[in-house]
Amino acid sequence: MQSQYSLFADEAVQLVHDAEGGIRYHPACVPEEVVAGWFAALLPLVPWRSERRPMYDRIVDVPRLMASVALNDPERPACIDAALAAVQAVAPAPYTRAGLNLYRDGRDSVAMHNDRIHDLAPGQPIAILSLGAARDMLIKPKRGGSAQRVRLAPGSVLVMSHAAQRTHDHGIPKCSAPLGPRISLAFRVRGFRVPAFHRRAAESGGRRAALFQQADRRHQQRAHLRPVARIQLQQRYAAVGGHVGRGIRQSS
Ligand SMILES: O=C(O)CCC(=O)C(=O)O
Ligand SMILES: [Fe+2]
Repeated sequence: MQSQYSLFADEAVQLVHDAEGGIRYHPACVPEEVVAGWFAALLPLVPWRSERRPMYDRIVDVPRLMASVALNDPERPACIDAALAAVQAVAPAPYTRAGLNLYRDGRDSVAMHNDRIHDLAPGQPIAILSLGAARDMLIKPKRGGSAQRVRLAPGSVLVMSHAAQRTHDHGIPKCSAPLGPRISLAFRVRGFRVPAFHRRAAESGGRRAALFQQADRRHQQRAHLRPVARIQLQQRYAAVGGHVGRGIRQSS
């Protein structure tokens, strides 16, 4: 069945090429007055949370508010389903979660990063629907070279491949001009890569399957604890005058 939103889908702009669809921008997937309604509904409804992250030897506020909605949560706002339908029209995938970002004004941002892919299903896209004020996104090859700048208009969908997370960074830079708030809805397919050993164990049934489930649960727990563990690691390295990785990755 054709989605009502595919009627609005404009010509896509291909920004990055790869075997999984690269990175492409669909400028007008949902009419502006419709996304304005979704924005007004989500802003007061969503339990926005602020986060703090280690930045070298300091702990700093993440400059935006965040939330996350499971797409099978019976309590999810109705417009999440409508937004999902719009995204499915241009980037069909078995999405499981929407990550929400609220940029309160031009001072809010997200640093250049790639989305963490360890718990995203390989080969599946990440699709970002924009509501509210238009913001620029920078997309930069990891191997070096200049960044592309794309303005994410309200009602647009930016689709990034899983593969592109290994080759490119993206971010929303701060903007000095006075700007209203923006919400982005990032639809993702969570489902971590099952190591072959565990897959075989699960398929074999019985005791080995139980072991697999145990390993799966441990993985989920570790994923939950990871930010805390990382802060501790970062602090330990800071104490000896170094830092972990190259700065902080902010994502998902
Ligand atoms: O707000 C956006 O458009 C980008 C958000 C993003 O990169 C993320 O949530 O990982
Ligand atoms: Fe991201």
